[in-house]
Amino acid sequence: MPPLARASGKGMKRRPKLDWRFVQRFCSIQRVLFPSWSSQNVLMLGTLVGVTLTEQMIIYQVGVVPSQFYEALSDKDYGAFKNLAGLAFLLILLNSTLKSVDQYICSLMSVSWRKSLTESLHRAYFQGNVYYTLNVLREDIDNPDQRISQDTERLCKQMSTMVSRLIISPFTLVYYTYQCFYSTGWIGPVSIFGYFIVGTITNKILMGPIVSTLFEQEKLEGDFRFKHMQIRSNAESAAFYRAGKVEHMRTDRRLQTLLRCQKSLMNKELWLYIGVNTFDYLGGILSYIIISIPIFSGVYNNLSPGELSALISKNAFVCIYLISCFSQLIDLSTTLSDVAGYTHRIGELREVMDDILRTRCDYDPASGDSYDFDSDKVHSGPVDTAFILDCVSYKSPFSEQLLVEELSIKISQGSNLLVVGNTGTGKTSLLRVLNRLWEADSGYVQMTTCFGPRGILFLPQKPYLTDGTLREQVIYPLKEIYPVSGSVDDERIIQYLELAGVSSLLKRTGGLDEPVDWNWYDVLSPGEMQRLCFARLFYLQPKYAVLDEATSALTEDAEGQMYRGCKQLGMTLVSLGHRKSLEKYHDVSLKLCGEGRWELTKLKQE
Ligand SMILES: Nc1ncnc2c1ncn2[C@@H]1O[C@H](COP(=O)(O)OP(=O)(O)OP(=O)(O)O)[C@@H](O)[C@H]1O
Repeated sequence: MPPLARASGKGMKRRPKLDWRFVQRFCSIQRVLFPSWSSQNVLMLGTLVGVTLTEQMIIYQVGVVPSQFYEALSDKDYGAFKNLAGLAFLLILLNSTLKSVDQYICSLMSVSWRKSLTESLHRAYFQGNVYYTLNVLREDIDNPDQRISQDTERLCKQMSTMVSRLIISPFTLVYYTYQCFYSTGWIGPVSIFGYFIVGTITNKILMGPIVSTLFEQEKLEGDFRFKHMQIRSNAESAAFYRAGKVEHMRTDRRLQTLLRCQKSLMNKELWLYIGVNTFDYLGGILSYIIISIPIFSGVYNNLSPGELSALISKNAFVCIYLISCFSQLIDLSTTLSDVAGYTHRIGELREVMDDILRTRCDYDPASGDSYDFDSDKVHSGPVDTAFILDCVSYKSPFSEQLLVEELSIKISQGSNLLVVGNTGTGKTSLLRVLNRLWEADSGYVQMTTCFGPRGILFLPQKPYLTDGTLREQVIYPLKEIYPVSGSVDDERIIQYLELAGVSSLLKRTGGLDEPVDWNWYDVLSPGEMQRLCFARLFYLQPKYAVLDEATSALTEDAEGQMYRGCKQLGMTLVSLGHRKSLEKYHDVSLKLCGEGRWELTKLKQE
């Protein structure tokens, strides 16, 4: 099934909410961001606490300055007024500097969190064949690429906007509650706490539907982007079909679905915004209502008008600040609903990846990986054998269609195997089973030789070209130049490009290491791509080469040239193909006949 179908897969069975599952997922992400007490993120958080605490102390001083201004102005004390103006200027300068440092640290933390979280997701994604299983075989997760790139970035950004407000809240709440109690008695803190509780409950109710809609919107955003990516990578094929109109319609359809969801999200957010704004403005009035109580009950009757204005100003600041601390927490509900949506998407991805890794029987968490190409681990078993299959049966995923039943075969050095059969009989699937991309339903499969230059190499049906220079194409999937015999020289690469018939690429690229600004898929013909893959094979020189219709775009002559090259280099071949001409390069033929049946015959060499 194509990945696009997966992109809009069945989705979550449970609607993501602000619930216990969210808390669990959030905590597990925090463990990635803060792995130890000495981690860089903890240090940055510590600095942020210091900066915001100092900022709060200065804010308090700035807040009480107006009440001192009232006193100085009503007493017409010019000297006190001058000193106050100087102090106010200094405090404001300090405050704005600290606020900017605070924002700067938050941005740095957001980048640092993104790095930690994305790297951790990458570790799981590229472990074993998780990226394959996730993109091809799992129906329960949409757009893993978007979750790793965009959702992670947004989660980290939103969390960083929350963090400085959250870490300072306990201190400011305790301090201003005390100040409020000192100025207004119990009535002030009790009314403000009551106001906060009502605000929180209301917002929790209004936030409920937003989290799941945001989750849905992100999924549709991924589907829309995927459609554009599909057109980008298949632009030529679509153009040959003159498919502009139909692709336009299909892409627009995805856009409409996305926009509908976005509108529904906005409708739900409207109520939340109304709630948040109402509480913000109510907070402004509440402070005066609180102060009015002792004034009207005659507590301050003995004060002069100047002293009363100074007291009202100071009390108003304390109450307003305490209310604003609570209002800020209520305001955070909009950010929190975003954080919850992204947390669910990333948390779900992490869980599915863990699940894939757990169920992979050849994954060894202690060693990290036993699967990848550059693994040094050589599987135990006879070195002259590549694969042993004993009574192996396999089906295609998501269907009960039996492809092969009880196949027993040993693939040994020097015995070249040709796999033939009608379309869809399971030839490529046999390679998937050999490569452990699919698990066999029953029987025993063993790969007795390692992957890599001295082991086994697969050439898939669709040539895979990476990004990078010509050298990187030839040595792929090696991470760096691999010393086969002493140091690898350019001559070897050039020699194998010639043997594969693509030495002209050297001229086109301007050299082995010249960076190219084109997409290899757009500029090479299918035949050239297949030849380049053979140059890769010649360079890596595995003992066993598994070729899935690797010469389908070449003429019989060119095919012969490639096969002779492989034989010259001592490779044992396992080939899949339809052409009769392939038989002369093989010793045994395995014919897949459909419905599980198969036939093994010896081929006569001319
Ligand atoms: N990822 C997948 N999910 C579900 N079904 C799949 C998947 N990959 C392959 N199949 C199905 O498994 C069956 C065997 O596919 P396979 O690719 O092995 O065929 P094949 O014999 O190699 O055909 P061809 O000669 O066309 O390459 C087909 O019916 C195919 O649709």
